[in-house]
Amino acid sequence: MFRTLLQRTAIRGTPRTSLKQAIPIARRPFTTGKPPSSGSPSIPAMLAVASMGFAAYWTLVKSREGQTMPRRQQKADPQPAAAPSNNNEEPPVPAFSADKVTVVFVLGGPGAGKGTQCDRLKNDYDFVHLSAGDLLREEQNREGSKYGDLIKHYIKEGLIVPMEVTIALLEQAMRESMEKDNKYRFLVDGFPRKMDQAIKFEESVVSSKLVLYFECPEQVMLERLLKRGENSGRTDDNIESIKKRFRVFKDTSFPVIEAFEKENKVKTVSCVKPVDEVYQEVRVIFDKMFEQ
Ligand SMILES: Nc1ncnc2c1ncn2[C@@H]1O[C@H](COP(=O)(O)OP(=O)(O)OP(=O)(O)O)[C@@H](O)[C@H]1O
Ligand SMILES: O=c1ccn([C@@H]2O[C@H](COP(=O)(O)O)[C@@H](O)[C@H]2O)c(=O)[nH]1
Repeated sequence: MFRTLLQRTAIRGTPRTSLKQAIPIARRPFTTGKPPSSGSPSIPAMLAVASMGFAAYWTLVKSREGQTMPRRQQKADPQPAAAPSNNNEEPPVPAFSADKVTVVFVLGGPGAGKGTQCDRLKNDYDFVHLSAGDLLREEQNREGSKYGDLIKHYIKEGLIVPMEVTIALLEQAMRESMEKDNKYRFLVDGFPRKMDQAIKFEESVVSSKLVLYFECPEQVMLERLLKRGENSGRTDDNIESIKKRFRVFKDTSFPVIEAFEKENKVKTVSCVKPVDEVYQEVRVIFDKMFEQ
């Protein structure tokens, strides 16, 4: 089941050309497939290479300008979509309709208090709480999982697991809640943590309605995580892993929040105060946006 979903998720969505172009060009190793010639290249050859280089650079610059989430027309039906018809030219069709399926991304640094706030919100506003980290840990511990070792390594190192795995787990969990429990509102906690995840999820699963960002100074998060680490049993609640997670948050995850900000989707709440006080602020936002 998981593998099927994984394959489907992997093929369903293909990022919009401009963003897709940026990544391969930036990462593609420069190789001609031939050993370098020892003689001097001809002037026409040099001009051709220079113009190709400029074209690639221009495409890259253009595709990164004001990088925001791609917008897609939504399907009317919230139920699992029909088999995707992707031929790399057509934009992918999201699995669920944003008219019927509500996704709130809950973001913030490690230990900011995302899970704590989600625990309260899910009851008061009838949301399903899906923690990407919890889903990955579950998959890591699932007997027979072919991703167990990979996930274990990424979590310990504070790195971001390849998006196909996480998106497949999220989509599967959402589908189960819809089919079994008739639940269509989701707090997606700790995801997306990287631009590629954000783009792929919005294109191939569903577009998010709101991004709740819990702002918290590193020192406060550090104290919370070390305290939690006294009995959490998590392999990443130790000082070495925490430092790596902070770096990944700053370098890779925070730009995702900035990209969503450009779409005016982000509501920021400081997470420094006691849990109840933080929750009061979150409630103001949810009362305005979602019926209880
Ligand atoms: N406002 C708060 N004041 C004090 N302690 C808090 C507050 N919010 C959460 N905590 C505590 O901080 C720790 C981290 O909280 P939580 O697990 O909710 O963070 P998180 O953002 O989900 O972390 P992670 O991203 O690592 O999963 C927990 O032990 C929690 O009890
Ligand atoms: O989208 C995601 C979410 C999480 N991870 C990995 O899991 C750990 C722990 O996540 P928490 O949200 O703190 O529970 C995180 O450091 C990543 O290694 C991920 O790869 N992708």
